[in-house]
Amino acid sequence: PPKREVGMSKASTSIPEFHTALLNSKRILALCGAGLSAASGLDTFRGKGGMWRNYRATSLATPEAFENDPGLVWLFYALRRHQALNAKPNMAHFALAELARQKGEEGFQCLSQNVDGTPPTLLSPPHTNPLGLSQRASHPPSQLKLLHSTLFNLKCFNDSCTYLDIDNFTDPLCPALTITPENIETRLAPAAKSMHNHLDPRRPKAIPEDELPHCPSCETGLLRPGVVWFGEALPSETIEGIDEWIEAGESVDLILVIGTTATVWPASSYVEIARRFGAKVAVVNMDDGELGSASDLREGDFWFQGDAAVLVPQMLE
Ligand SMILES: CC(C)NC(=O)[C@H](Cc1c[nH]c2ccccc12)NC(=O)[C@H](CCCC/N=C(/NCCC(=O)O)S[C@H]1O[C@H](COP(=O)(O)OP(=O)(O)OC[C@H]2O[C@@H](n3cnc4c(N)ncnc43)[C@H](O)[C@@H]2O)[C@@H](O)[C@H]1O)NC(=O)OCc1ccccc1
Ligand SMILES: [Zn+2]
Repeated sequence: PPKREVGMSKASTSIPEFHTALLNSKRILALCGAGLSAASGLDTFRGKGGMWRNYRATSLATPEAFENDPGLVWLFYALRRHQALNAKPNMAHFALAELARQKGEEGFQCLSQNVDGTPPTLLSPPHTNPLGLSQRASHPPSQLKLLHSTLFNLKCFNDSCTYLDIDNFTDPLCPALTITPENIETRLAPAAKSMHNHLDPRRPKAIPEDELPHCPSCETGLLRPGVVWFGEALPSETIEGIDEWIEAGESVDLILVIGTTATVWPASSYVEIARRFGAKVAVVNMDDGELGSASDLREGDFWFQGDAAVLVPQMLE
């Protein structure tokens, strides 16, 4: 069977060989990125047309950016909430949910970097509660670790205030955050494009603060998206849960690295951690450009180039 030169590695590209490895794997991890939801119509970050291309997101996804222009940051996240709420799960999400059910809590954990709640689950229509993509098909929540939390949690920007609003799917959150082409074209795009001076306090604010959602608890603080911004710690209970699962089993047999450039830390460190616990690495990605911590593939590893929504179901069937 064909061997693929990936970073001096001898990774297999054979699905039948992967099926054998999957059958022999008792403990499996998946590390997922934006590419998993690309087929659901959600922009990736760095890919073609990726968010990072239009909006220097690493400078929108920071407490400093929110401090400086909360309206601009809120427009960016309101747009992504709107898109995620209107997105449909794809076949890769269903396949991962099925693997989770088959392997059970001890056998499979999905580590998602996506804040739109992917991998999805399927709730039988006409279920109207638009839970995140991941929660829409009984993907056992105990087997889903949202490393960077979710767009659908809101919290208070006041450090001293512990207000937290879980699973808030209201869209729009307030009139000023109504996602319309005009609102994006007139307020978000221009400001986000000229990011070179976005921290310049003289630059006009995208939205007056009194039009933004405020904290119902302390009443002074602005509400902010409950996602993990750059420079912020990942949710400790989530990280502890993953480390306990990894240590509890002495070994990890396989890690699926799906649709990610694996360049954001500490999320990307799980590839190396899984390797240390004996795991084979199976990478699924549309292109072999930037594979970050998953780029040094070796004998026994797997590389599948293409759309996750097509390849993951084939790999897990
Ligand atoms: C840029 C990077 C180098 N910087 C970091 O990693 C930083 C700094 C840092 C920390 N440690 C380090 C060590 C070394 C270097 C840097 C650091 N990390 C942090 O700041 C972290 C927090 C990082 C989390 C940031 N938040 C996100 N998201 C939420 C917000 C939001 O989303 O707005 S990160 C965000 O970007 C990342 C994007 O990556 P991907 O999902 O992989 O998306 P991308 O577009 O890049 O790639 C898509 C891939 O899919 C492929 N694809 C496309 N279509 C398809 C398709 N159809 N099928 C298959 N594949 C496909 C493409 O080819 C491509 O390969 C994800 O993690 C995503 O969640 N916090 C922290 O360290 O805090 C400290 C601390 C510790 C304790 C106490 C206090 C503080
Ligand atoms: Zn508050």
